[in-house]
Amino acid sequence: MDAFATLETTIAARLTADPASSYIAGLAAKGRAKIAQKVGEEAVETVIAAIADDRAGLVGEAADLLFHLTVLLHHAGLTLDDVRAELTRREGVSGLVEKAGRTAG
Ligand SMILES: N=c1c2ncn([C@@H]3O[C@H](COP(=O)(O)OP(=O)(O)OP(=O)(O)O)[C@@H](O)[C@H]3O)c2ncn1[C@@H]1O[C@H](COP(=O)(O)O)[C@@H](O)[C@H]1O
Repeated sequence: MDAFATLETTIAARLTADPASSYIAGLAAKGRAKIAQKVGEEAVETVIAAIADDRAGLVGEAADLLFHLTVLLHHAGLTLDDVRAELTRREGVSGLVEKAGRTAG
């Protein structure tokens, strides 16, 4: 199982766990707005690391961002598969646009 799959299994199990038992459970108990706020904070920290050309910092902040974003998706009843499906749909759309461009040209 890759790290994202393992993380999603953990998140699903912890969302409804005792808030005192884990970071995810504690965050989930604070509600969707608090999770969304954490996503915003981690996004800003990611941007700062990128602009500072701090490669190690960028990896760390990106991990924090993706972690909190995945918690937010699950709290909303969604998973990374929903995001994957949307990205795949867009690939299909841009493939069709490319094909139409070739046909027209
Ligand atoms: N990947 C992560 C992960 N990334 C970041 N974090 C936590 O996210 C928090 C972000 O740090 P901040 O300083 O911004 O936040 P804070 O001061 O702790 O919290 P706030 O008061 O700001 O809300 C830290 O407490 C980190 O420990 C994570 N916590 C958990 N995981 C994964 O989730 C699993 C389950 O964790 P628990 O829910 O704690 O069992 C772990 O084994 C990990 O695999």
